[in-house]
Amino acid sequence: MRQMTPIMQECVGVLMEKIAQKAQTEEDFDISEMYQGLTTDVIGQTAFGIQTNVQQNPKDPFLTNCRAFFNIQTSEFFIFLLLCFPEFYNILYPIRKLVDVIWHQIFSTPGRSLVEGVMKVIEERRKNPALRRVDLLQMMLDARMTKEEIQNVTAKQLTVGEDEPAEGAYNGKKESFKDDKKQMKFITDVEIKANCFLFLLAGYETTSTALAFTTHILVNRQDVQERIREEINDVLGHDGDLDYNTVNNLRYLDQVFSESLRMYPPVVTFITRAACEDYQLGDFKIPKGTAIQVPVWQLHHDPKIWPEPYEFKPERFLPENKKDIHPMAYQPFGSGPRNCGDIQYKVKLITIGPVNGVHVKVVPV
Ligand code: HEM
Repeated sequence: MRQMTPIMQECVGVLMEKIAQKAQTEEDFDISEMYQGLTTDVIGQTAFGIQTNVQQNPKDPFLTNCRAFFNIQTSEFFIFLLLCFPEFYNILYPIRKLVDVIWHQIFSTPGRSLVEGVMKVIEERRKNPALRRVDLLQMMLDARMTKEEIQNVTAKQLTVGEDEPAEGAYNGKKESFKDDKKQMKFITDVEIKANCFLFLLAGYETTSTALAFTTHILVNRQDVQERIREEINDVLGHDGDLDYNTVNNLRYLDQVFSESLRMYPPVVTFITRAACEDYQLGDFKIPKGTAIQVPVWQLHHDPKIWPEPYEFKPERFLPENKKDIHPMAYQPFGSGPRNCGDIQYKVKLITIGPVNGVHVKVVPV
């Protein structure tokens, strides 16, 4: 991910230029939309391998197709039904698939255009090694594992993050992973395509929302903004540049982001699991197979866990306080083996953005 920093920095550079232009002309603008442009460019360029230009060109075909593709999704309604009535999965899932297929046959060319676009890039890169680039798509194209390597992958290695898995918690998962992977030695084209869409779906709105809320906090907290600015100037004075490594020295900014993600977690309904066995949780019996949704907002605003939960207090994430936070009490990126992969990448992405952003002073109007 470190190698992809230049792509991200270039995209952030475009954003900064646009903000500077708007500031000069004193024109009103919606920062949230600008962040969406930023994250679409980053994901388009790193995951789809396409030279997008969404930030400069609001009619960029990648953006138009993405918007059209997401707008015509019929899935949300069915996902909602499936979450509420998992016992009807066997009936609801095929209906949802059928409706999706018919809907897309009638209305959708955007989805197809995106798929065709990514297939074209895959084909060209395979034919011409000179077109190799350091991005997520290339990593997927290159991904290969021998049977032996697959056998030795542990559930622990699949778990990104600092929280330790509970003892014995993933035994079932580990076995099924091994079984699944025995037949799969490399990522197939279908899986590459599916992953591209997953990155788009999972990355574009979440990251831009996190950036927008953090900006909202900074606008209202000039003192916080000033402290971040001082920290950045210190790091710039010492290290000369902000990159994947030096950004780690921005400790206060890191605390500000962590607190922003606590107060305004961008994902509040999609951390879901199914109980793999009967479980007694205090007075509650959770039967095997129960669908469970983690109440992220409630967890992040529970006064028993976070005193004065509606107050912005980045010091909650000072190292001496952070060590006492229960890993399950703070879940902006989920938890366990299906958490948001490579947290570092996301944190760097959202950090590098406003890091440059605080060169611009944002004030309330
Ligand atoms: C601030 C930004 C982001 C937040 C808050 C966030 C949050 C989350 C959450 C809560 C989950 C569900 C985890 C779970 O069930 O335990 C998730 C999953 C995921 N996220 Fe993110 N995400 C962010 C950015 C991104 C980006 C930039 C990408 C990729 C480009 C991404 C890719 C994924 C993927 C692929 C999954 C599914 C993982 C799996 O099911 O194994 N996310 N994310």
